[in-house]
Amino acid sequence: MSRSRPSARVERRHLAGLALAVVALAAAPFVLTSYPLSLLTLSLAYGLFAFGLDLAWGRAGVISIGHAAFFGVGAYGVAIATERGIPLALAIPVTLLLAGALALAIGLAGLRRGTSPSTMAVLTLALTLVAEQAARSLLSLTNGTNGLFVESGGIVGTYYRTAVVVLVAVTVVWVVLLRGRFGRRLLAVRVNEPRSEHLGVDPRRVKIQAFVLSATVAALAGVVVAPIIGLVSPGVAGVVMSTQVLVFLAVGGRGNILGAFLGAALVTIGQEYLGAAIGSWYLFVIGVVFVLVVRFAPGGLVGLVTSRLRRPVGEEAAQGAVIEAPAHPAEQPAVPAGAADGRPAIDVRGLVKRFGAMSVIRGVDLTIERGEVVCLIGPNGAGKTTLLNLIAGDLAPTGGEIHLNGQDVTSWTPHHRARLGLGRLFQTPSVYPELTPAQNLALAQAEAHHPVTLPAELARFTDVDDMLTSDLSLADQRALELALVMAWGPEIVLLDEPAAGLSHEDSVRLAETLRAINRDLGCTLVVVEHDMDIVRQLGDRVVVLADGRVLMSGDMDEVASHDEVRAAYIGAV
Ligand SMILES: Nc1ncnc2c1ncn2[C@@H]1O[C@H](COP(=O)(O)OP(=O)(O)OP(=O)(O)O)[C@@H](O)[C@H]1O
Repeated sequence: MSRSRPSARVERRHLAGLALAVVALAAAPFVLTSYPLSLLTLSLAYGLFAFGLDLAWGRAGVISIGHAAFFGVGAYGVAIATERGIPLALAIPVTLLLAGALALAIGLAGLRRGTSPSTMAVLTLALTLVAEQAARSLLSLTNGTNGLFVESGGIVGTYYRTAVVVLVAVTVVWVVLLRGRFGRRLLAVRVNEPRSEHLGVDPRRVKIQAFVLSATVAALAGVVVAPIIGLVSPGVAGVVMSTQVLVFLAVGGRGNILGAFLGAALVTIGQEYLGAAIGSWYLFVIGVVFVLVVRFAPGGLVGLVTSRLRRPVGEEAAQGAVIEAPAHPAEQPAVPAGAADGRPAIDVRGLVKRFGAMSVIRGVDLTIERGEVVCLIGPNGAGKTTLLNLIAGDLAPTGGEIHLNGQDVTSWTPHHRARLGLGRLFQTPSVYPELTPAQNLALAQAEAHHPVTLPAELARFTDVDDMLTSDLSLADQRALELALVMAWGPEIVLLDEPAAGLSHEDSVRLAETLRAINRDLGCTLVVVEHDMDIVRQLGDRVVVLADGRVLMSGDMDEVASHDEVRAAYIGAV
């Protein structure tokens, strides 16, 4: 079943593509006359700009509709330095740092937890408007609307070579980053942010890093473009340029280097030739092309071509990231570290959750010892999922405290809680659907809290890399979700109706696997479950939740014979 891993194939293909592109670029000055070569030079600079935007939009899903502000910082940096005789060796790093710092400030403000994705769109739009206006108004620095001239002699030789060298250097740095932890996390967050967060990855941090990198590359493109265009004027940082780069990327295709450069080259060269023929109607043509691409080819031209070619599974989503499990998984200790110190795994005190006027959790006190298997039962709407969400950090409580392993985590984010060893399974399996099962496991293992040897029932996914996870049956997706959470090595696992939708045989097998996980790996399990056969098979202790309160706690027989439970839960027990 297992051939070479998709990520390894992607890597080989990328290296071959890179080598081919370098040869083609090296040959260009010998086969092209000066005008096409200068157009190619401009296309490379714009392609670099589009690639910069792709790092935010295509790779991290962070939309920026004002990226020309960063491009403008680069272009004006070179223009002002040239005007004032400041050495470029000093001006360029300062310019890139400035763009990075600006992006960091925008990212910190716009990617705060709980803010909507449109916040970044609004902030970046404001930034490009301010940048363009600043370039118009700061006459002593920018020469206003007249702009600044940059020495552009020798464009055909010098600037083409400069553009190619910068381009190759950026690509090499990018490939190195993509092969490492950053590339893997970027992929994980893009494909399934909540799952990644529950594997301890901080999505906000990853997105801010991508945005800063993206702005720095855009500024570098501005540095490269300044001598090519010769005149740096306010439009270079403005809203039209910001829109143009969005068009480059939409036309070429997001999520791969080729798309950015192809889009930039097609639009730039088209503008040059078509613009000469039809004048400003060219903008109308661009607008129509943009709408058509967004409507009929959301993956751009590269996406259109690759969707027609049958590509090995997992490659599209992996986008060159190397997803491999660590080579030397250590054995999981039978009892997790720190288990003997006597602190409960979970300690919830006076927990309250209200949604508006509706009280869903009304003062829950619950202590779960390490190594326990606790089944949480109760009628529909009792607040079981809400309680798991509160413990996992997916919801903030209205009142009360939550302690994990003795630590007060009430105000902690899900990824901070995950790092204490808290694993989470959802009612609908939360996996990486665009990746293969083997890649899913490898992603989890690479983030491992404790490296684990998986039970055979779960280890069967390790070699499944010839199909996408989205093609697995529901039972297998549930098993894979459990496998990936367990491969990550949690100490405490919250499971929300893990047997829902499974056949009786699959449910019994699941209960046996959970028992084995508890026995062999020492994991504490908290299981919300409606299937009373599974509850009987699983639970050391059953906790009954009704109307947002703990009604009682005990073994299954005690709970089943309790009158209040029967009243709250008629017929189910
Ligand atoms: N984000 C939310 N906003 C508003 N109300 C919510 C929200 N989440 C849950 N609720 C409400 O809280 C109540 C408890 O929901 P919850 O999903 O926790 O119950 P449950 O015990 O898990 O039920 P079930 O067994 O049906 O899954 C329900 O009335 C639900 O509509």
